[in-house]
Amino acid sequence: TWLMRMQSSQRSTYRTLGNIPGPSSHSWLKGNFMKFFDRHGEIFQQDVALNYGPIVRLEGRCGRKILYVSDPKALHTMLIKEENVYEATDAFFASRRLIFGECLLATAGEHHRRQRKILNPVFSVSHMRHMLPIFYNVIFKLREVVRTKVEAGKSNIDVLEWTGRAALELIGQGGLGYSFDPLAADTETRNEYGDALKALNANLMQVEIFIRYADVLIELGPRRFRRFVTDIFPHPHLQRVKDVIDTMDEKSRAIFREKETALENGDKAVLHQVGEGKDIMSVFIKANNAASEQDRLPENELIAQMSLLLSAATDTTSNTLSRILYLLAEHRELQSKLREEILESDAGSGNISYDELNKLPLLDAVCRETLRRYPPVTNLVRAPRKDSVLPLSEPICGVDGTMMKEVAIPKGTELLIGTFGCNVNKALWGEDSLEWKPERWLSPLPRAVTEASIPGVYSNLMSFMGGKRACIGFKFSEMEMKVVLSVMLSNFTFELTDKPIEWNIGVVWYPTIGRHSDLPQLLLKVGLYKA
Ligand code: HEM
Repeated sequence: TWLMRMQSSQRSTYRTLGNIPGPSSHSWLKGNFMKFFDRHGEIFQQDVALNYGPIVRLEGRCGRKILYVSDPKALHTMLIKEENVYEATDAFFASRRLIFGECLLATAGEHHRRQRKILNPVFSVSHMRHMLPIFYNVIFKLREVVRTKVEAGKSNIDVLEWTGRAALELIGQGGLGYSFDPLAADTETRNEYGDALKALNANLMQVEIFIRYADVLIELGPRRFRRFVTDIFPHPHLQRVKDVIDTMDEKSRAIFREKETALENGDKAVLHQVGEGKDIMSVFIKANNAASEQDRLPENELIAQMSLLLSAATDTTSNTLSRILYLLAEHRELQSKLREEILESDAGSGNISYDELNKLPLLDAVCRETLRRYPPVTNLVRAPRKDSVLPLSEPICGVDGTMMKEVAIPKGTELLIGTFGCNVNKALWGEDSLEWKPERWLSPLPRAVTEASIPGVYSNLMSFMGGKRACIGFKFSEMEMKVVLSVMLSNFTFELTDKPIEWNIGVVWYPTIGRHSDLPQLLLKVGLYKA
């Protein structure tokens, strides 16, 4: 009877999940959830986010239910109140361990807390203030690269290529104290390492099937056997991902050795290095050496954090910057207004403090609004470690007409964090929530937004997530966007070309020319700005 009672309670929980509204599925076997992960899944993701309410049922394989959650109260429960229950899935942890090593994205609980504790101070505002001049120096070089191209009569420029080079060089110099790219005006080199990181973003979505079972695959035989099987497996995307991981690991190890030697040789050697010892990795290695025995991280974890930082800091910010420049090319009047604000404050020449730069109202509004309307990361998954209940801000109406104030979630149910759904929720942001309107940030936000307890770490938005696993680099990213926009808009103008731009879903959204190209790229017509 005990078993029967348990089975009947499970059946009733699954009935509840089935009662949650969602888009229809034509195949019990395949379900409809892979549409969410499809490169061209924008319309499906919008449909899910907007048309079924704040919690939506998707169909997984063989009738498994997957929920998309954008209700602020439910998200608050998942990310803050019961953060230890709603963890990433085992498959996610295993895949990140395979890709980067024992980094922040691969650890949980106390282990994760210890890693964050050592890393947090180097992402603080006071550390950002130190790094501002390093950022300006890099972007001034970049300005000359772009100027040389434009003066040579090349007006259609791949903006993603140089926002990518900027992001890599900034996390290189500001993050690791290492220069990847001399950013010399006469070099046309695509950076091999930058290209590898971009390839990781696009190709990871194509190996989603392996990632879903990574926790099982990682247990199959000894490491050498798994490597052998991977080497001969005829899957081009898997091979590309493997090559990128190898490159990343090699490079991170080499940089780490260099850094460590410099630190062993004393502060003078470090001061002559790129980043002058203010970079994240130098501070991090020093903090780690000074930490108590039990808080100290082993060497392989430091190297894993380097690989993660390089990957987490590049496509995210560079693709967001490209999106901003694309939107400014569409909204030319706003581009002029923003340029005026920047020129008036002298932010383009670097004569500005971190705090003043941060406070420029239109610049800030453009960054926030772009992150709100176009969150660059929309595929985030959690699963409760035990049977749980998600409370909702407002009751929802089930498929059979019953009202639900909360939803029982069986252990292990896959939950997609509704970043986009929460950011464009009409009940919070108003009927125009889908419009890109930086002006909305120039007056107080709607009370519905400020009172909803949205758990996002940044500005009532879910774009950098919330809770203990929120993005550690959001201030770094914000500063990067503001420095790049200030320098570039005071020197150049941006217009659309006649090439159609398509935005694709990857681990981070990315642009291509047309629907079918595999090359992440954003062509804009760039001209010299003359006052
Ligand atoms: C527009 C830019 C960015 C966006 C939208 C973004 C977004 C995110 C999101 C959504 C997460 C949570 C991922 C998950 O739980 O699976 C995350 C985590 C993370 N981000 Fe960012 N990020 C950005 C820029 C950066 C930068 C510039 C850095 C480093 C300098 C960075 C470093 C990290 C790290 C290390 C984590 C893992 C944190 C942890 O698990 O404790 N990110 N980011």
